[in-house]
Amino acid sequence: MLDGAEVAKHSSRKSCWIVINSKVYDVTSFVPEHPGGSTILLKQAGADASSEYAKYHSPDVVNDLPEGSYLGDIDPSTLSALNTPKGLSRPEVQEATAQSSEGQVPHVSLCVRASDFEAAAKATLPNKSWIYASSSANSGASLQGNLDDWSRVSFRPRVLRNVESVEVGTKILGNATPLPFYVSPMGSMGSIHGEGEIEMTKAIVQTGLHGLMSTASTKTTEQIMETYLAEQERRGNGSASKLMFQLYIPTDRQKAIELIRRVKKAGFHSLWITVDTPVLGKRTADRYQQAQEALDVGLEEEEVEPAAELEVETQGGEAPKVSPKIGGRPPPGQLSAKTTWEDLKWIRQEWDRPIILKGVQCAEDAKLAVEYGCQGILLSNHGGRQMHTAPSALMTLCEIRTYAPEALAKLEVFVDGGLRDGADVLKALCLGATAVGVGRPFLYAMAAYGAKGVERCVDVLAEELTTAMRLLGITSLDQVRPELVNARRLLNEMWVPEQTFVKSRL
Ligand code: HEM
Ligand SMILES: Cc1cc2nc3c(=O)[nH]c(=O)nc-3n(C[C@H](O)[C@H](O)[C@H](O)COP(=O)(O)O)c2cc1C
Repeated sequence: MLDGAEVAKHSSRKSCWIVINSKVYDVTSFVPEHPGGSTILLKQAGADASSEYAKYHSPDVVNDLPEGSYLGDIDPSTLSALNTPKGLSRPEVQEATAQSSEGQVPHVSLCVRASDFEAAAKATLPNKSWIYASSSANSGASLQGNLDDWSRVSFRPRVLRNVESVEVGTKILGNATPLPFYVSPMGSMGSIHGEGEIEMTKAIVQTGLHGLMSTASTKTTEQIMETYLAEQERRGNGSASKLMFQLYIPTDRQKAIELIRRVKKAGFHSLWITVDTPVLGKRTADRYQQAQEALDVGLEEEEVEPAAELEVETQGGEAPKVSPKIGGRPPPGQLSAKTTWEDLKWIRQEWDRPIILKGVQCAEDAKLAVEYGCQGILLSNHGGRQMHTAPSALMTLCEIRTYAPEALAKLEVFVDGGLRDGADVLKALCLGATAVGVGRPFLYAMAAYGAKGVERCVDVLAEELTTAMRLLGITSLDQVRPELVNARRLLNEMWVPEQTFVKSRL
């Protein structure tokens, strides 16, 4: 047992101990490596970091610390001798990071469009959590492109058809779903809602939608599945929803295999491997926030030496010696910059259920997904959080329709990014998509109103979808077809092989 007073002495960059869930860890060597930045750890030096940690990580993430980091358990009678996390004693800092200044949360009935949940979340969330959820890469161009491109496809409605009753159900990977959209995976939900993934899982079962759970969840795989099963049972196992798992492939092969086995044992239905994240994108708003937070508590982040950035390339993705905060490099242990198509072979040996690649952004990779025996691809730029000026999912869908149409026949093709109107779902379906993933609107709805908010957001999107089907002149999703939309504006901007000097695999 370690004494709180002893732990409190280790409160600097030179020697940094923290307490997580009653266990004491020496994180000195890990501080400059921490992908969430060193400040957040240094603020907790010599203190109990459990509640802050729970906002971002599941209980088992501490196991990724270097061997020997665990020093022992804290003597519970000495907890009061621990340090107070830095910054918390200063009321102005607390205020700045605790609550945004946007004001009152509107009544949920005032959320009549999916985008209305954004303002509600901003009014609810601590500023730091708001930044985490809303931020995007670099200038924000990818995020904006996602939002804009939905409006750049228009409908070609057919009139004078009997559209009195419409059927919006379809299938995703062979499983019935009441609506052609699902909940996208989002990490660190604990920073958005006290019960994070638990609340989202309840909403998923309640609405009958399928939902993806992130590797970077703040609850363990098993906790999430237990919630799902309990909620299903409570509802007489009548919900169509299935839980699917989003995989960030851990760097360490053995750890990756163990994770996949756990996910399989827990009973997740399919594996959605995120392939657009060899390194984390540059999340600009997070960077400003981290820098400001560091300055506020007098813990200036160390400068990044240019050589350190170079090392990322020369070492083929190994973490550089000097940490450039979050972004631009593979977080040790969690993401691998070395993963290739060949890795799908050993993953396939471990996983005999559907595999979907999340983050495909061009026709060549859609073709490769077919070659490598995947069941589906998710056209996505990670909600604009990874590549700067990445193509929107709709743009990639048009490209695949044009240059790799066989992929559309052989794979289930999903799209996500910027969907804020149920009517727009129809456009993706007309162009050949199976279903659409929805991220931030559900996260924002949960932030402001919990599971009830997510249900409301689903209702909002469903109402727009059914209305649009009637106005388009169709009564079931079997009737979607390309002639019902005009995608000319996207096609005009589409990449064309002859215009480039690239000898591609197409
Ligand atoms: C001590 C063991 C810890 C390990 C092994 C660890 C590991 C990681 C990793 C791998 C990431 C990047 C991937 C991700 O977003 O999940 C990350 C991000 C982050 N971590 Fe930690 N962490 C630890 C402790 C903490 C603690 C104590 C806190 C809070 C006090 C914290 C706060 C954060 C934050 C805010 C991010 C950024 C999340 C984002 O923007 O995506 N971490 N950490
Ligand atoms: C706060 C947040 C966290 C996310 N975390 C993950 C993640 O852990 N894994 C992943 O594959 N995608 C993650 N994404 C990307 C989403 O799965 C999805 O691709 C994106 O949010 C869709 O765009 P939208 O938010 O505009 O709907 C995250 C997105 C957000 C907004």
